[in-house]
Amino acid sequence: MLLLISPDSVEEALDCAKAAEHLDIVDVKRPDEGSLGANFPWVIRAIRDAVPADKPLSATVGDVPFKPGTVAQAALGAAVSGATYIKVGLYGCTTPDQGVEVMRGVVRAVKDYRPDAFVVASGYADAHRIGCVNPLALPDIALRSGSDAAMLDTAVKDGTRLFDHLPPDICEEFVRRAHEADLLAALAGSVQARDLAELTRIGTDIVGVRGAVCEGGDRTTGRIQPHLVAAFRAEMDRHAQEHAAAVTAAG
Ligand SMILES: O=C[C@H](O)COP(=O)(O)O
Repeated sequence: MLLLISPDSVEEALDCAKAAEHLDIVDVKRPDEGSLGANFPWVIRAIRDAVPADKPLSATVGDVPFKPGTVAQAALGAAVSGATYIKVGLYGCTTPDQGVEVMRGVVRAVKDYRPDAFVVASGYADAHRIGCVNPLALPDIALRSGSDAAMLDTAVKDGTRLFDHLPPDICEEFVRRAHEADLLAALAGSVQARDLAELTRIGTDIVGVRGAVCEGGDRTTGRIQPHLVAAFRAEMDRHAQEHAAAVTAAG
C-alpha cells in the first residue's frame, strides 16, 4: 500500500520532505476550500521544487461542480504546474454519466499534455450527506473515462471516518470493482492508524492521510509532523507483514 500525504503549504511540504523516505506521494491541496480543495498553481510549483524529484507530486483539482470544461481546464493547470497525479472530487455530479463526462474531459486535457500523468477520479464515502454520486459507482466512472484510479475520501471533515460511512465490507467491494477494472483503489477520509489492518486486508493500493499525521490529529490547526509520518508508515509496514504472514499461513 502506498502512502499519500497532503500538505497545504510549502512549509508543510518541507516537513514532508524531511519524512520523504516514509511516504510515497505528496498531494497538494487547500483544505480551506474543501475536502479536495485546489491550491494555487504557484504553490504546486513551489512544492514540486521543495520535495525530492523522485517523489510523485499529486494535486487536487477541487470538489468540483458538474462543469466539464471548467474542470478540464483546471486539471490542465495542475498538470502544467508540475503535478503528475491529478485528483478530481466529483462533488457536483449526481449521476455516473455526469461523472464520466467530467472525467473524460480531465483525462483528455491532462494526457494530451502529459501522457504519463495519472488521473484519479474521486468520490465521497459520505455521498449521502451531500447528494453526490454513489461511491460504489466510482470504479466504473474511472474505467469509462480512461482514468487510472478510483478514490474515495470524506466530503465533510467533522471527525467521522471513512469506515463510519462505508464499513470495511463495502470498501472491500469498492476495491474489488476497481481491481476488476484494472485500476488502482485509493481510500482516505480521516483514516487513523487503527484502520490500517482493514485497509491492508481489503487490498487498498493507496491510503491518503492528513489529520492522522498532523499535530494533535487536527488537519486544520495542526501541522504535519515528520515523526508522525514515520510512525504511520511503521504501522503500515507492520500490518503489511502481518497480512503477508497470515496469507502464507492460510496456504
Ligand atoms: O487525500 C487525503 C486527504 O487529505 C485525507 O485527509 P484526512 O486524513 O485529514 O481526512
